[in-house]
Amino acid sequence: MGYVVSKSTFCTLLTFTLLSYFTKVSSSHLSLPLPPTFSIIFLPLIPIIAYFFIHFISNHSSNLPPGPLSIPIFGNWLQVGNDLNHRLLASMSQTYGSIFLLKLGSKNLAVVSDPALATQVLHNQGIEFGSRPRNVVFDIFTGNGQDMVFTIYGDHWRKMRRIMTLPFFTNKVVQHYSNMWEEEMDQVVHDLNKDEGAKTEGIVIRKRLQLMLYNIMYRMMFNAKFESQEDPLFIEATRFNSERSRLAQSFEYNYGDFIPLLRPFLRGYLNKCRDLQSRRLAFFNHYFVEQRRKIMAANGEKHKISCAIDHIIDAQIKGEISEENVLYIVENINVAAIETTLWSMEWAIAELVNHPTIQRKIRDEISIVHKGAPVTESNLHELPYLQATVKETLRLHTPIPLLVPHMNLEEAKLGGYIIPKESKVVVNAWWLANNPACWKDPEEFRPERFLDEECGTEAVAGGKVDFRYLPFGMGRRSCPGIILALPILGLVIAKLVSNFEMMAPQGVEKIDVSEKGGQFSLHIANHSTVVFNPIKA
Ligand code: HEM
Repeated sequence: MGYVVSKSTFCTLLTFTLLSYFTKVSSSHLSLPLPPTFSIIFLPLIPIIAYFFIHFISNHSSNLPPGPLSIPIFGNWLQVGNDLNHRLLASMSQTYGSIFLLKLGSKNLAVVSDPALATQVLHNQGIEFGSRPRNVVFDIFTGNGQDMVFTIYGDHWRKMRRIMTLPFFTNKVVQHYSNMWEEEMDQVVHDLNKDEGAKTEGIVIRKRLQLMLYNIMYRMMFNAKFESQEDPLFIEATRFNSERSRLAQSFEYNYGDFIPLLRPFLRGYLNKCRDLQSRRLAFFNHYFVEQRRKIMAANGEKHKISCAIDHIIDAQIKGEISEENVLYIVENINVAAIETTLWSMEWAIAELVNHPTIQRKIRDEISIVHKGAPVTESNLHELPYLQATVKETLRLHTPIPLLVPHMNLEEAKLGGYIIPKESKVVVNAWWLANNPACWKDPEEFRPERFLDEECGTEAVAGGKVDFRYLPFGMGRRSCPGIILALPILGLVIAKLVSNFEMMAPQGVEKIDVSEKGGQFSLHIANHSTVVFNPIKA
């Protein structure tokens, strides 16, 4: 703030100096040969020229990262627009370099676009850049940081992450639940086999996979499941979550977030968010959390812990977290776990339909390695081509292309530049994984690249980290759900490919894989209709 005030004061002083100089010059008898129109045209421009001059000088002297010149109040917002997606930011990095700074109204956005700087943000300087930026809408959806995903780096985050790890993010959890996952997936295969439409004109597979993923996550969380896509509770849960995503991901509220003066105009939008959030949390509480509390209470002091939320409630009973924190953990899992994994499945299926040879290779690998035995979580590691297909999907179609934004609570240094305190810092993970300078033919869907060319490219390979490939982030704020998401994705693809030949509907040459993004997300623009042709045993 001090920097902004001194800059504008300096700017005003310079303007007055220039103005008085020109006034003196034009009124003196020794006047310079200035045409009379000069003062009419030039004088009003002086403040603007002075501003840009000062801006240029001060940016250089304070060593901020490069970036386009910004104007007062709006910063660069009018130039760059609302939709600062991964592709636009990647193209700007070609002009301004691997770190650049945008001013969005009163806020700073630092964009990092190369692996070495990503290492700094996520790993070496992981503590400095380990917070999350606040924003008017997320403040509502997180109860001002009572959750884990969007809270600042500190004691609250550490406690929440520790409490969530035991019931959600360990190998033991994976082993405990993998049979249940497979049961839910086998049910999908069974339903597709029964569905005549799926074999002829095809179906929008997202809907069935959505039910499967909700059931996987709700069985892990609450020991509860939805009966069908028509189950009223399922309809309500998906409606609440998609409305929450729509409101949080929209670019509509940027103006009020960037320019505090305009915030009063956002009142209607924020009230809509508040209303949705209170009804949504009440829904989670009434139908799911309270049910578990009753079961636990009925079992007395020595209650048996039989699902994830029981662990979380137990931590609350011990006084480690509040009742609100319990609900925000449920909210975080609904947001972070389900849609991200679902988008990845949709992309994988669409790419497999468009690449029948890759489908065949996966099928062959499974039958050669497992010789008719089923693919299970415990033997997935014997299928490298299948795993490479999952990785390739997340490389080409990174579901959270800019990661969840990071933030530095205090002024920090990065790549030799100063990052002002409380800047939003995004790592363009999509560009790291799709930059032609780092990857051969990055626009091609080619799982082989993970086996042949870039041998050893792993999100985490024996402690070796490749910072070109970060679909789950890296370091302290990286995605703990990777331990669930990768096997779930591998198993679903294995089951679908070994039971069906997945094809585009008749008359459609290729499935449309165009993308649609939001503030954070990247998903397929049109949910694919796919024909599931059963493979005869
Ligand atoms: C394909 C599926 C998924 C993808 C691509 C994905 C990606 C990500 C990314 C990019 C981040 C932010 C990393 C950063 O800020 O540096 C993140 C954070 C997170 N993810 Fe995931 N995720 C997936 C699935 C899941 C699942 C299944 C769960 C839980 C069951 C989960 C829980 C979380 C949580 C709790 C965080 C916040 C971590 C923190 O702030 O400390 N994610 N995820």
